[in-house]
Amino acid sequence: MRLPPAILGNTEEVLREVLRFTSPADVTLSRYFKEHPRFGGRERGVIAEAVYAVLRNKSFFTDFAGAGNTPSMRKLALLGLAETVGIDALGGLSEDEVHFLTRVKEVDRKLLPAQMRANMPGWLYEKLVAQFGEAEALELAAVLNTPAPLDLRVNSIKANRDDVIAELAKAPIAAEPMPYAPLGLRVLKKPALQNLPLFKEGAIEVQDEGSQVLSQIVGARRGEMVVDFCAGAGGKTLALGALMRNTGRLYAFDVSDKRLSKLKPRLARSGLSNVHPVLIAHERDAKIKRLAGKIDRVLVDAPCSGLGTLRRNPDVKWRQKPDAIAEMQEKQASILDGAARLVKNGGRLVYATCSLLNEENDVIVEQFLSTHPDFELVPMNRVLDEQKIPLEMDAYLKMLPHKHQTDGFFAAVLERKAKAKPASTNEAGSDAAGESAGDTDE
Ligand SMILES: C[S@@+](CC[C@H](N)C(=O)[O-])C[C@H]1O[C@@H](n2cnc3c(N)ncnc32)[C@H](O)[C@@H]1O
Repeated sequence: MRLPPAILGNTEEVLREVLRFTSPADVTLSRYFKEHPRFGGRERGVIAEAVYAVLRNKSFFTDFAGAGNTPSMRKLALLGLAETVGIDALGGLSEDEVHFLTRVKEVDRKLLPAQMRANMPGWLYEKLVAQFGEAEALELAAVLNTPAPLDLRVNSIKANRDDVIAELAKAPIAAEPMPYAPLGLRVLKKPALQNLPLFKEGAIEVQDEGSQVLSQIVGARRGEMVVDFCAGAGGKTLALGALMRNTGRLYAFDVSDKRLSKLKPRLARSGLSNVHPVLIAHERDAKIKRLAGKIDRVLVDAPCSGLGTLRRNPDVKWRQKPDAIAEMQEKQASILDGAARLVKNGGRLVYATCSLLNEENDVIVEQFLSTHPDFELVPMNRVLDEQKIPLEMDAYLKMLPHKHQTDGFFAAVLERKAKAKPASTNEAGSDAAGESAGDTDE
């Protein structure tokens, strides 16, 4: 079916805003759709997908859409739309435009220069080549430039995987169990889920398989004291709370009130009552000190470049800058150091990011271990064995889009040596088990 010709003008208009990179692409798109309420679901989908196609293929498209830094926005919009709906679905094109799109379509992309094929800024491409070698960097880039599938996590407090598959089939929505996440399902198309009873009643949550595996390797158990130090809107918090079978105490810390407030409706749906959201000012907040040396498992899902999530957020590669990554490293080291104080003797600290870059991952962990002799690395193959996850890893968890069909995730498990004296017994203060930390901001 042909699209109304006006779609092209609207795509061009919102693309101009998105490519200023003043805010994330999804934020710009939702603001645009709010300002243009006449669009139906299908039109919104077409415009958004065209914008994402331009972000994914920006180097290649820009080269064809005009000289240097001033590509024709109309040509970019045309390329984005042709990439997602095909040339034949576009109405009202001039002969020249059809000719232009046909010419671009006929380009054999395998013959393009490597960085243009990778469709990423030079600094990022160079880092990936240095880490993976050129052939693998190109393979990785190709997968990062495709849309992510839709993954679900079954909330084991409310349902089991087989029942959810059967219930989804009635919708009808086809879903398959995923290989690594024991509660994971991959949905074969991308239906809207918000109105399904399964979703409203909290039996399912949308969560990438890599993120589910990461929650699992924290190894949180019934009755434990657990802290999700950078909980955000709680994707991993909810998974941890369910793994703890809704027992024990799970603190969800974050410095962002806005993000924590998004956790609250999800918590209500989930049926979990063991989660205690706590707004902290920074990683050395007094509320944290009260829990020092008392926590069994601490997850630090650190703020990072987000480069592992390019399948979902293709604008990140154009918005991110090498200087920002250096700043991020300082923050990551400082958060990990702050969070480490919480871990009790024999307890575990899990450092995780959704970055692909060694400098935000291995380097941070190695620095930490060199300055914290009371912690040792638990090799990831051992952790994966403990959790019965069929993945081959060495020291660290490295989920990679081109190998595991997940977002890019990194994790390291660090254990506080059982005999070591807690670093900061004095900081624990008199507040037994820090109960008040959870109560302060709830
Ligand atoms: C990668 S996101 C967390 C995503 C979340 N764990 C999830 O699964 O949905 C990183 C989070 O760290 C938070 N953050 C940044 N600085 C922090 C700090 N100093 N202490 C705790 N959290 C912090 C950010 O607000 C952000 O929500």
